[in-house]
Order: sequence, then C-alpha cells, then structure tokens
Amino acid sequence: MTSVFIDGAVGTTGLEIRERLAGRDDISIALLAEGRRKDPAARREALNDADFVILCLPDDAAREAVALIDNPRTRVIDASSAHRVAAGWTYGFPELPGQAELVATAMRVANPGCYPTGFLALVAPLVAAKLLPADLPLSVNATSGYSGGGKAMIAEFEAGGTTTAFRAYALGLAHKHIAEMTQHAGLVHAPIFAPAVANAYRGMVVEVPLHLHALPGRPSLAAIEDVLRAAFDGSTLVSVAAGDIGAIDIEENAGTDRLTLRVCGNDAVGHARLVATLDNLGKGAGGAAVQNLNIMAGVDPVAGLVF
Ligand SMILES: NC(=O)C1=CN([C@@H]2O[C@H](COP(=O)(O)OP(=O)(O)OC[C@H]3O[C@@H](n4cnc5c(N)ncnc54)[C@H](OP(=O)(O)O)[C@@H]3O)[C@@H](O)[C@H]2O)C=CC1
Ligand SMILES: CC(=O)N[C@@H](CCC(=O)OP(=O)(O)O)C(=O)O
Repeated sequence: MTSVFIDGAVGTTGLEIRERLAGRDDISIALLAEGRRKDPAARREALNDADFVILCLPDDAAREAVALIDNPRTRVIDASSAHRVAAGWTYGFPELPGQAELVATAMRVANPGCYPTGFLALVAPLVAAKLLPADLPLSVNATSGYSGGGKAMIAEFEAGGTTTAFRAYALGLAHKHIAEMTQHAGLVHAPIFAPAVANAYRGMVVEVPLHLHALPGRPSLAAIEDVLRAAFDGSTLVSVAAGDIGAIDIEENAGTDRLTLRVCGNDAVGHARLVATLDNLGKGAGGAAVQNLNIMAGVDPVAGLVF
C-alpha cells in the first residue's frame, strides 16, 4: 500500500485528485482534519510520514511544504507553479520525449501548468523536429474555465462577484506560465501569452497561430500534423484529431483527462491555427498529478484517469 498525503486537499485541485484516487486499493490517502490542515506541525508530520505528497497549494505554501520535508524518502508532486523551472525538479509531462523515464525515478516532480500543457504539446515536438525554429517569435491565445483560478475565482463567478462572459487578462505580459512554456518548448524568446477566462466552470482552449510562409521550407498543414501524430503515437491521453473542423468548443474535453490537438488552417493562404483542448482540472492539473503518481509508483500510468 502506497501512502499519499494531499496538502491542500479541500482546494479545487485537491478535491479533483481525491476523486481520481477514490476506490484505489493500492493507495491510502492521508488528509488533515479541517482544524489542522494549515498547522505547520501537523503538516510537517503528515509530509514526512507519507511515501508521496501531492501539493495542491499556492506557490508560497508549496515552497514551505517542501522545506518541511526532512527525510530522504518522501517523494513530491507539486501542482503549483513554484518549481516548474527549478533546478532539481523533473517536469511532469510524461508524454514529452524522455520525460516518463525521468518522472518514474524522480523524488521531486513539478506538474505542468494547465495552459503550458496545451502549448507544449502543440509546440515542443515541432521545435524538436525543427519545423519551428527555436528563435521563432510565437503567440499563444488561450481561454480557461473559471475553476482555473481556484476557490477565489469560483466564488467570484458563482457568488455574483461578476456576470462577465469572457475576460482577457495578464495584459502586462508577465504571466507566471511564460517561463515554463519558453524553457520546456526549447524556445529562445518568450511567447506572447494572451489568456482569458470564460464563464464556464472547466475546460480550456489553447491556440498557437502560425504564418507558414515565415517557417523554413514553408511546411504544409499535413506536415505539421504528421510531426504531432508521430510525437504522441501510442499515447492514451494525448491525441491528434483532424483539423478540418468548423468550430471547437471549450467543453470538448471538460470532465476528462484527455488532451486533443488539431492543426487547423488554410494551406492556400499559408496560415495555421494549432489548437489544443483540455480540462484545466484534468490533464491541466489533477489528472496530470495522478498520472505522475502512477508512473512514480510503477503502476498503470492511466489508472483512475478518465479518457
Ligand atoms: N485550478 C486549476 O485549474 C489549476 C491549479 N493549479 C495550481 O494548483 C494549486 C492549487 O490550486 P487550486 O486548487 O486551484 O487552488 P484553491 O484556492 O482552490 O485551493 C488551494 C488550497 O490550499 C489551501 N491552502 C492555502 N495555504 C495553505 C497553507 N499554508 N497550508 C495548507 N493549505 C493551504 C487553501 O485553503 P483555504 O481552503 O482555506 O483557502 C485551499 O484549500 C495552485 O498552485 C494552482 O496554481 C495548477 C493547474 C490548474
Ligand atoms: C483562469 C485562471 O486564472 N487561471 C490561472 C492558471 C491556473 C493554473 O494553471 O495554475 P498554475 O498557475 O498553478 O498552473 C491563472 O492564469 O493564473
């Protein structure tokens, strides 16, 4: 039996992870009672008792949790953005080349951000295959369900704090996900990241527009799609669907741990739209954490996941 302590277990991501682990007979979940869940002494004890801890906390609390671990045995999966480009941490995106092997033996795994999960799946294989030069200036436009902002944003949207249908944000172009997108895609320049939140609970569309004329060899849509298909061949959670589709809904993969990629566009005009859909709480957070836990524990990588 593998013991797993979830720090932040009553938050949005924590609850999603608990749902995915419920009923597993290979895992015992440790939780702190309501009155003790923010008590550093109680957390220290729980963090050091467990085989695995999953941090579903704001960044500062995640850093604090890691500092409270004083044994060499407890393995950590951090869902926050505290350690995604930090030395000594493995980036928990097992579908990227070589990452599954690294995750399997890692002591410290940083779960990818929800937006970077879509962006990296679309872009990293194309940079690796040199279809996109590493120094290409890229943009990423994305829309998330409001659960992406955790309990505070859920309350804002559900308790009447806002009635907006769509809100563009991070207009200062310094969103915390930019560093991991740049680093893990192997890009020289940070992409312009234009996120938005929609009045839908969960789900996400992440899009990267491309001018095909600006690329070496002026690749076709089919050539780009071929590279993505080869990169995710055999993957259970990540798939490439046909791009000749009229519209894509934010709900496409809501409630699942799937990530769907499409190469849409117009070959004659020379414009492409690379589009990813996922659930910010699925492959974007809780699903990815459970997938990484499975890989680290050496069990079926997709046990407990919805696909
Ligand atoms: N929501 C999403 O789609 C995604 C979230 N993430 C990341 O996952 C992490 C958790 O996010 P999310 O679940 O949305 O956030 P929530 O705000 O919904 O939950 C965070 C939880 O952490 C608790 N908490 C805060 N400080 C402490 C502390 N010092 N000790 C113990 N518990 C503490 C909060 O307590 P209280 O209930 O009292 O507020 C809350 O229950 C964040 O880093 C987020 O960026 C990553 C990918 C996607
Ligand atoms: C809609 C919304 O506000 N989304 C969050 C991202 C949620 C997420 O991915 O959390 P991490 O930062 O831990 O990756 C944001 O843009 O900050």
